Amino acid sequence: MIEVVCAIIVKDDKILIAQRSEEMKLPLKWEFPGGKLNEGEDEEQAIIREIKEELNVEIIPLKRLSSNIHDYGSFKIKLTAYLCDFIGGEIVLLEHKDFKFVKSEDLINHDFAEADIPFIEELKTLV
Ligand SMILES: Nc1nc2c([nH]c(=O)n2[C@H]2C[C@H](O)[C@@H](COP(=O)(O)OP(=O)(O)OP(=O)(O)O)O2)c(=O)[nH]1
Repeated sequence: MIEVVCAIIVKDDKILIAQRSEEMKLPLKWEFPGGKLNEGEDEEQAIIREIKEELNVEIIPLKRLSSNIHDYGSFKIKLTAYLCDFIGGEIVLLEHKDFKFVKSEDLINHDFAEADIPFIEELKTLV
């Protein structure tokens, strides 16, 4: 099973979501940015590194939210979300096709990766 961490980055009561590119697995799906844990890395180190690599910005993980296990058929992931504070930097899309900040009730209107669906309900009560 692949361990993946993703960041729920909140700014002005809106959540940052990113759209996967055509070249990535799960093309054009929306997701919370993040990625796989490297060997020897803990979840918080991984999320800080991934967000810098993908979006060029600095964040601080504040709170570990829930984990979802999802089987895509060809691979299975454990996806763990972290509520994060946006510290600084200008967003540059280094891997994704697009990004936007949306209200939690508007998440449902985006075509999210299946593993993310349980977070969408959870975030309505949190953000
Ligand atoms: N970052 C992120 N990944 C997610 C989410 N939901 C979801 O199913 N995933 C999947 C997509 C990928 O298969 C995996 C994250 O891996 P990744 O983005 O670091 O790498 P990748 O699979 O695109 O790249 P690779 O295997 O070709 O090296 O988790 C999500 O909300 N955020």
